[in-house]
Amino acid sequence: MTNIKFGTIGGGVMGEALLSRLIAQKVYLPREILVSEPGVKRREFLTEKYGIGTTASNLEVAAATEVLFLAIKPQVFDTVALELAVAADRKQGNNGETANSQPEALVVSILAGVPLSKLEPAFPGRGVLRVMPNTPATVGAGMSAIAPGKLVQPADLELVKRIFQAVGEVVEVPESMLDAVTGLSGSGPGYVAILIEALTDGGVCAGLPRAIASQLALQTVFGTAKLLQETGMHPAELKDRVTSPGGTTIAGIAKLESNGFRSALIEAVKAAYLRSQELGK
Ligand SMILES: NC(=O)C1=CN([C@@H]2O[C@H](COP(=O)(O)OP(=O)(O)OC[C@H]3O[C@@H](n4cnc5c(N)ncnc54)[C@H](OP(=O)(O)O)[C@@H]3O)[C@@H](O)[C@H]2O)C=CC1
Ligand SMILES: O=C(O)[C@@H]1CCC=N1
Repeated sequence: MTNIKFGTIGGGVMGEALLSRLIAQKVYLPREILVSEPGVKRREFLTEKYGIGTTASNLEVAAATEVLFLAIKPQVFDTVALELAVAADRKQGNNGETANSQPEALVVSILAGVPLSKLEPAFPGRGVLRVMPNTPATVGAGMSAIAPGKLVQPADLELVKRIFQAVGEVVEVPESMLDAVTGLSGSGPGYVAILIEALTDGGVCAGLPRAIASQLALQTVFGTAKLLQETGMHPAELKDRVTSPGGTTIAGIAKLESNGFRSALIEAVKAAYLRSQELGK
């Protein structure tokens, strides 16, 4: 009997973000985690850092685990699905069992774009969920949106919600919203990181040492998000409160507006949403 509860195909950035937090939160023991990765150096790194099992074989993970996570790039999905299907056919020919994983194993895909209409046929008869998490999951401040497929039972959905609640907030959405979710919260940490970097550069430009500018930028973004989250205040109200008549903030905001700051962010989310749609084709 296997004791693998969290098997992941692809142990890159997001796979590691999830498993590191799930181990830290004691949702899974390291020995309950198995990750397949093509790179030997990457496998050694993951095993040494987290004490988890690693393998070069996707089939080994798929056959061993209770919950199968897909954390490969969308562009690799067809290859991996074919690999699992060929192995399943071969095993079915041999002894009539389903080979591409434990028969009841749930499949959780975090792939951008790839729709349930492609995922479900790759795992016939099995519950498949799509989840779009984000990298702040690493520190328990993630945002994950879950869209369950047709065969997912209520208890399975609860299980997957509990897993992602251990790495941050969770919202359930219809699959039709997942590309938009990807454009906003999936890709969002990239936009916010650039915002923080640019604010820091602005501070340096105005004469601050970089270390101090960096601390100010980071805490200002963090504090503003915390203030809005804890009070429920509308962002426009906070902006109005900071903006003294004829003062500094409105001078800064006027520059942001004349440089298209808002529309740049709106366009960024829209471009990422459209790219997510493309990746699913
Ligand atoms: N990064 C993020 O912020 C988020 C990513 N996602 C989704 O997560 C998925 C993974 O993204 P991310 O972690 O950033 O990407 P990474 O490239 O960091 O991770 C993917 C991993 O899969 C490995 N891999 C490549 N081919 C195979 C294969 N045939 N079998 C098994 N493993 C393979 C890669 O190895 P190698 O590098 O050697 O090719 C790599 O380590 C994507 O589908 C993405 O859409 C979702 C939400 C947020
Ligand atoms: O850039 C990407 O495609 C992935 C999906 C969301 C965040 N990173």
